Amino acid sequence: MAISFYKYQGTGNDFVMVDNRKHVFPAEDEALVKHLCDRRKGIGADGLILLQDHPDYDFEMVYYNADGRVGSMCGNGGRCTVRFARQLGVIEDVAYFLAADGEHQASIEREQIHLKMNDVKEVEQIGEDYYLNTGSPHYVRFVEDVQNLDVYEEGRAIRYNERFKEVGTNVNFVQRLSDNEIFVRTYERGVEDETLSCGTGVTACALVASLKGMQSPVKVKVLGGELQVAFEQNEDGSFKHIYLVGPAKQVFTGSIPIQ
Ligand SMILES: N[C@@H](CCC[C@H](N)C(=O)O)C(=O)O
Repeated sequence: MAISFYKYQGTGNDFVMVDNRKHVFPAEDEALVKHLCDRRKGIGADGLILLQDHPDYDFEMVYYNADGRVGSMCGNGGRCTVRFARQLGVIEDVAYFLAADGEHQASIEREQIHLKMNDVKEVEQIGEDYYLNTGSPHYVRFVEDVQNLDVYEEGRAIRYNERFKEVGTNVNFVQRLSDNEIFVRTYERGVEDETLSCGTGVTACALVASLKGMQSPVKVKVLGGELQVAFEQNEDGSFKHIYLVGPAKQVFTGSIPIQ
């Protein structure tokens, strides 16, 4: 048996996408997801996404990390799924879909996809660092020189520390570039390595940047390109109307045999 797949990327965060409206993908097969995401023995990706029918939404996005486990929300993957849905003819230029963290709306404006993220109620301060959930859990640390940082080693040290080792966390290192721009590098849980971009991570970093005086929208450079995050802050410190804006592209399509 073979599975038809599509490969997408959003600022270098790459995904195997499967049109699962007819339930072609074997349910909860962790080993298969891990195999398909393997960069040497499979297709290669940071994650795998199933686009599925849902009675109350345009579609449902089911996201798996590259290690085969069901993930939480994925911001880059969300934008890629919206582009995929458009290319399949499931939506026009506006989408209303369900993901692991609840409902999302999105609109396609040429190259850019505007994805509404869920409200963020709480930002915890841990020493000089921050921890928040933007659909996925994120640890945020501001540094002076993010380019020369060993993101793998320093990210792993936080991801596997006593507090996070059970559930895990994504770890973001942020450098302020100007009054409205930051540079972010992320160690991603489930990939267990640095990726070229993490959308929920970029969102978390922009919100933390605003706590340090930056105004919305915040421009974000990542290794794989550029994103923008717009938001509003409530008087109680929580955040609403959060939008992650950036590109999402199809890279290639194919078919892969599975047993
Ligand atoms: N790459 C994603 C985030 C993926 C989730 C993460 N690996 C986790 O397990 O929390 C993004 O673009 O947001």
